[in-house]
Amino acid sequence: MLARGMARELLPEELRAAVRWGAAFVRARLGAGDKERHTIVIRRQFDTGCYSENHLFDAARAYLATKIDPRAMRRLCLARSRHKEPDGSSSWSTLLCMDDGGSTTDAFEGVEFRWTSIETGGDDGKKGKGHHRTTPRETLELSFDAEHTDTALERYVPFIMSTADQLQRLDRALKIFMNEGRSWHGINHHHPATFDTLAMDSALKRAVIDDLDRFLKRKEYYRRIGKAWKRGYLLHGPPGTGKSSLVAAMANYLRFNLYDLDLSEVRLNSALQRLLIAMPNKSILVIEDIDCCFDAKSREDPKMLVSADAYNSSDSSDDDGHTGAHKQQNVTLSGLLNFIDGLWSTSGEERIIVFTTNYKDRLDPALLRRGRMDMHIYMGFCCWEAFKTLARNYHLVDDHVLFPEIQELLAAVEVTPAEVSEMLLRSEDADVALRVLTEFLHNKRRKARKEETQIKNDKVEKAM
Ligand SMILES: Nc1ncnc2c1ncn2[C@@H]1O[C@H](COP(=O)(O)OP(=O)(O)OP(=O)(O)O)[C@@H](O)[C@H]1O
Repeated sequence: MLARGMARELLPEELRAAVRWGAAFVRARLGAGDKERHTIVIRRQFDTGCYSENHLFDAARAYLATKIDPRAMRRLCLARSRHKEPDGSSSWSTLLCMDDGGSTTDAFEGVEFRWTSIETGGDDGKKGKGHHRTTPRETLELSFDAEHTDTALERYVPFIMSTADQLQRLDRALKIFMNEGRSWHGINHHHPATFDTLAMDSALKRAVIDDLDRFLKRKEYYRRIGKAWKRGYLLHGPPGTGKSSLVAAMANYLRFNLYDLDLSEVRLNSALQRLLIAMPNKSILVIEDIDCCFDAKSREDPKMLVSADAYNSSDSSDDDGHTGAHKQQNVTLSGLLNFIDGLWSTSGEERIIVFTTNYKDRLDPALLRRGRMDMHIYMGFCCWEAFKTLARNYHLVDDHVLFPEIQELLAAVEVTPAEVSEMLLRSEDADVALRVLTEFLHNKRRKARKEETQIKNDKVEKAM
């Protein structure tokens, strides 16, 4: 009682809570021996059948690499591997894993899981005639209190699979694919744009990020309501306001590959269908300048619009379109939208489609109809907030004596973030670059005023 009283007096609450937790932990460990334990054995390979390569083993090992504390382990395995990309570049990855006999503990939903790495069999060093070299059987053992078997099988193992999947996506280089003929050709995508570097209204930026996050979490929701797990974004605004940069930022944020569809390369619906079907899950389809992709004729003539039935019945068509009436149909906006709504509902999931345009007012109403594109995002001229992002990106400056003048000028002239970026890049010296920008903005304002006066004079002349 005396010791307790003194502890209450002398020790802060945080420390007392830590002592309480430690005591509970020791009690739980001492009592653990009484409880029945279950073990899941995850072998690296099975001798035969479709499980000869066990992906769960790779997933668990990749997951555990993020959990292992190298300082707490006496023995560790370290592996480094080089991946060659189709474009000739290569990337390295490092794997940290437990050696034979190593073990570690992980907590999930308040349950403690113990992982142990075990190797059995294998070559014991004997060499000689007739001796076949055998590789050891690698196994990961997952043990836990029997009462948590459901948690282990129904939630922990799927969690490990999805975490490993995410890690793999983070690890691999992103790609951008372009359509050439009937297929996609990819190269590595190194666009540096991220949401941090993107100059745009911060509330809008937050709304886009939240929308993407919500989309990723809604697999079950989309399944329940019977809708394809896809999301459409229409990016509109003048040239040089960051529409392509936003697409790149989305790809980098989600770690999804980009599929940049050039519709002028696709003549027939059957070819379009083939390309769309070939797109894997977790990818972004981009169609730039969608207002330029379809001619007015196809919009006006309802007979040219392709229905979902038309493409469903064109399964057997060849891409050259030599036979069959509907095979001759050119790609139309309606056809494209039908494909996206129809095909993507039945094949694949977790896909994003982005249309960009400089002229939203020229778009076909079919595209603007409610429910077509889930989010319309306006990328506008460079506002003060956007400028501050660019100044920080390019020169790491948050404040400068020229800032008030620049703020006033930005409120008076229409200048794109691309133009501002170009001025900021003119010099590595922030003072020089900001002076160049200020001069550029003054010139723009002078020009705009001159044009205004000219228009006024023209009107007066016409009226006389
Ligand atoms: N909002 C922005 N944030 C950051 N950088 C931008 C932004 N807008 C433009 N830039 C800069 O200008 C360059 C061109 O911009 P981008 O291609 O993204 O514009 P765009 O709206 O897609 O233009 P276009 O309609 O002509 O395709 C980018 O590479 C980037 O350096």
